[in-house]
Amino acid sequence: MIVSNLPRLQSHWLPIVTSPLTQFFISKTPKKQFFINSTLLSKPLSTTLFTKTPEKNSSTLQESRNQEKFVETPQIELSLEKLFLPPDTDVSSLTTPLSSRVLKGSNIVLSKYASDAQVDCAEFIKSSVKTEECPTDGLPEFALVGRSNVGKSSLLNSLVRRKRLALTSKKPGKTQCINHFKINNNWYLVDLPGYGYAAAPQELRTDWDKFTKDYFLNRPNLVSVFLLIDASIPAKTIDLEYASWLGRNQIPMTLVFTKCDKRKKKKNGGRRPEENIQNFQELIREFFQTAPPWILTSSITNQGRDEILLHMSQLRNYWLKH
Ligand SMILES: Nc1nc2c(ncn2[C@@H]2O[C@H](COP(=O)(O)OP(=O)(O)OP(=O)(O)O)[C@@H](O)[C@H]2O)c(=O)[nH]1
Ligand SMILES: [Mg+2]
Repeated sequence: MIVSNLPRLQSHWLPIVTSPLTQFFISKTPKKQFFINSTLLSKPLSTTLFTKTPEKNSSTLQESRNQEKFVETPQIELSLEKLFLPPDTDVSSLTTPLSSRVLKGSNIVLSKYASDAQVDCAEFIKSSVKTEECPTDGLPEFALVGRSNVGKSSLLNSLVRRKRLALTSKKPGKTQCINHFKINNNWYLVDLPGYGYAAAPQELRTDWDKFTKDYFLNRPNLVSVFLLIDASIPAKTIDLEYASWLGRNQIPMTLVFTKCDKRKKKKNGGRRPEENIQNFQELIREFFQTAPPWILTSSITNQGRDEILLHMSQLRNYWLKH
């Protein structure tokens, strides 16, 4: 891979993978405990993951309104090493406590680069089957990737507050191309075909690998990949492999846990979403040196929507300025 093709912010915050999935040998540093809302400590993480997110009916996301989210930050006990500090975030110089800057339902600290997070307009631009066919205007973009049926197109619709901008389906394999959607005329959301669709013919699966991986490796304006993981089912090896592949290839990644609204035990192989999420994090920890950013979402309740947009805005603004 050509290093100069990578987004410039990567060296500051990239999760580093040190080994393939099968070999785990991270030496862990002693835990430095950090408490969110330090007056109310020690509630286990699992009890706070699903604190109800109030539905917002306005599409405006002013910086002043962002404070609203912090007031409701649940009492989560997290070690500093598990937080994601965006590039250029000097913890010692923050004017507000670090604890009040963690986005709800995530490990993501909000930086000074977070602004312009609202979506005013969104339009489909084009479908491409090769990286070379993708738009050439160089605007920053974020790619949604994950297993077939994990909810990529639904999340895109939730982010832009449209029901059918990206086409969704109960049947896996709906999205087949690299689909570019322009947001506010100045950045892109990219909907990708899913991987791991067992019923797809082998040649199609190989093609997926070829053309999406080529896109990840050769798209200089790709600010970050958002890897979607279904929180309603136990961790899948293929998802761990993709997280590992992205890390090994130094492609910036945010983990997005989807379908957090699905609570029925019997449908989840006996596990609740919070258990699946914690389990996935444990497995991820084995091969990442620093915690990748993660966030909980539901396209049904729109949980995590505003938070993802804020996170995207801080990554985008940093990328534009460096
Ligand atoms: N309960 C629940 N269902 C969801 C959520 N997100 C998506 N779904 C459902 O999951 C199914 C697949 O959603 P899509 O958005 O088409 O999934 P996709 O990842 O784009 O799938 P492919 O294009 O086939 O790769 C649809 O039936 C959605 O309604 C969610 O957050 N909660
Ligand atoms: Mg899709």
